[in-house]
Parts: sequence; C-alpha cells; structure tokens
Amino acid sequence: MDMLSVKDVQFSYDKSKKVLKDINFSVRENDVMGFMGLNGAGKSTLIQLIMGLLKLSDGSIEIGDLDIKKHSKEVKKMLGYVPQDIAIIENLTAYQNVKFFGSIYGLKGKELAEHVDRALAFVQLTDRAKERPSKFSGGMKRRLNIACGIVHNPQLIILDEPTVGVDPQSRNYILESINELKQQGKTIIYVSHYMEEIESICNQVVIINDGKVLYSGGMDEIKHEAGSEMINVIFHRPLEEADKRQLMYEFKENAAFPSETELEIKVHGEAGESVKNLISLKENFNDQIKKIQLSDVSLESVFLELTGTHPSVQQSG
Ligand SMILES: Nc1ncnc2c1ncn2[C@@H]1O[C@H](COP(=O)(O)OP(=O)(O)OP(=O)(O)O)[C@@H](O)[C@H]1O
Repeated sequence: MDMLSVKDVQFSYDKSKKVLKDINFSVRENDVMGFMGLNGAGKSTLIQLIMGLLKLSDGSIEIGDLDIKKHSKEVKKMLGYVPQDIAIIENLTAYQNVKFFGSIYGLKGKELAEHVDRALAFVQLTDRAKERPSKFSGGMKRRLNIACGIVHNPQLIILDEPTVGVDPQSRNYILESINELKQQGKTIIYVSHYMEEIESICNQVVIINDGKVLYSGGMDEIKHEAGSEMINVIFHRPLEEADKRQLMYEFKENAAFPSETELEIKVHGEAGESVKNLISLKENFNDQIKKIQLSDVSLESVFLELTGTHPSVQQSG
C-alpha cells in the first residue's frame, strides 16, 4: 500500500514563477525515502504542501488512502514533522516541550503522559527530562526536536535535515533511531544533502530539480540505471597521451581520469561487461597497472549525473 501519493502537483508562490511543476511520486508503507534536490529545488515547498501548511491548489496528495484536503484532521494525526529549524521552546523543560507538542495533537491526561515518556525514552533523554534545552548540546536539541515530532505516534514521519550541525555520535544515534522507526513499521521521508546518509538508511529515492521530479524509485534501481559498478585503476606512473587516447577509444564516455595515474570506468548493467573490461585492461596495460578496484557507483555520482551539480558544492539550508 502507498503511504503517500503525490499526483500532478503544481505550485506557485506568485504568478511569476512555478515552483513545482507536475510532481508525481509515491512512497510505499514502511519505506524510508531519501528526498534530495539542490537548494531551491522545491523540497520544502512540497513538504509544506504535504503537511497542509501551504494550500494545495493543483493536483492531489493522499496519505494512506485519505485525501489531505478532504480529511485534513485525520491526516494531521498520521503525520509527524521534524523541521530543519529546531522548533523547541528554550524556557520549557525537555518534558514540557514534548508535552506541549503532544497536546497540540489532541493528546490528554494519562495518554499524553505515556506518549511523552515513550518519545523521551526513544531519543534517550529520559534522564534529562527536567532540564531546559538551553543547556543541551546541538545533538541533544536535535533529538528533543525528533521527540516533539513523533510524540503522537504518527505513521508517516518527515525529517528535514535532522543531522545538520550535530556531532558524529549524535548523527549515528539519529540514523540508528530512523532505522528503529522503520522496524516499528513507520514510513519515513528523509530530506538531506548528505548523500552517504541517504545511501545508508533509505531504500527509495526521489530527486527533484527546478520543481520537477528527475528520478523516483528504488535505491538499487537508480544505481543500476546509472551503471551498476565502477572499475578504478591505479597506474604505477602517469599515463602517456597515446595510452590515454587508446583508453578513451576503447571505453568512450565511460572512461574518466580523476588524476594522472588513475582511470575510472563506469560499467553498465550488462552481464559480464566488467569482466570484459578487466580482460582488455590486463591484456593492454598489465605492466603499468598497480591496482584495480571494483566498486559500486555512489549515490553522489548518480546525483551529479542527473543534476549536473555536485551535492558537496551545495550549502544546506
Ligand atoms: N515564501 C516564499 N515566497 C516566494 N518564493 C519562495 C518562498 N519559499 C520558497 N520560495 C522559492 O521557491 C523555490 C523553491 O524553494 P524551496 O525552499 O521549496 O526549495 P528547497 O529545495 O527546499 O531548498 P533548500 O534545500 O535550500 O531548503 C525557490 O526558488 C525559492 O526561492
């Protein structure tokens, strides 16, 4: 079953520019979807439409099988949102913060107390529940932010760059807790500019650029489409021009030279192609080759290929 379906969505803040143009994709129940795009691609706008914070005029969005316009109340309870900007209130304690967000979702009395305890335990802040977050580290504030976003036990959780500005330990903790939410059966949308994080926790990817979906589908499929493997060859000495020309002739646009002593060959999905390439390299360049490594194509290189821009030149925010 689809937990989120976005159909033919278009959006403009003003008449001069369409920010979203015919957006279509779906996220299955219990998927962890990595949502990627360059700055200004339209990610936050789409999330605000899903959350009902912006008014949807063109197209439709369904959560489960509920249309967000017709069933806004039910949908609100199903959605959890952990915003990019930390939304906690500094002069309330950690407990009071989570309780406040729980009450916004209509929880009361014993049920509210149980939910608050569970959310604080989930982010391992039970011991610090009585403290004010002004004393907390950046990572602890992010964890409290997550507790506030999931206190009402939502089915679909959207996390917008939850690891920006946190120490490596908190980052690992946050990534592990997302895996745990998946184990609990939740569906996750994970917005991030950190490709390696998306690669490690997501099974589905949506890439948008300039308000359009460039890719939507499985993590394995996107890599397969882009070329399932990469052959990295390290030579003992810098290559002669004639050797480079021969390699370019043989491997065409699949060959790249990251440095004077390195060759990268992108291998497309066909069976046996990497073996054929290796045999050819060994036959022609065996004496010159220091090392050959086979590696999977990274999500980063796929993103670069699709958008024409490297994610690391991006500022997050
Ligand atoms: N409130 C607004 N009024 C007018 N234009 C806006 C508004 N918010 C965003 N935009 C414009 O809409 C486009 C998409 O912005 P959006 O914030 O959705 O992108 P994004 O992918 O979330 O970017 P980032 O990764 O930087 O958060 C951009 O051109 C942006 O300038």
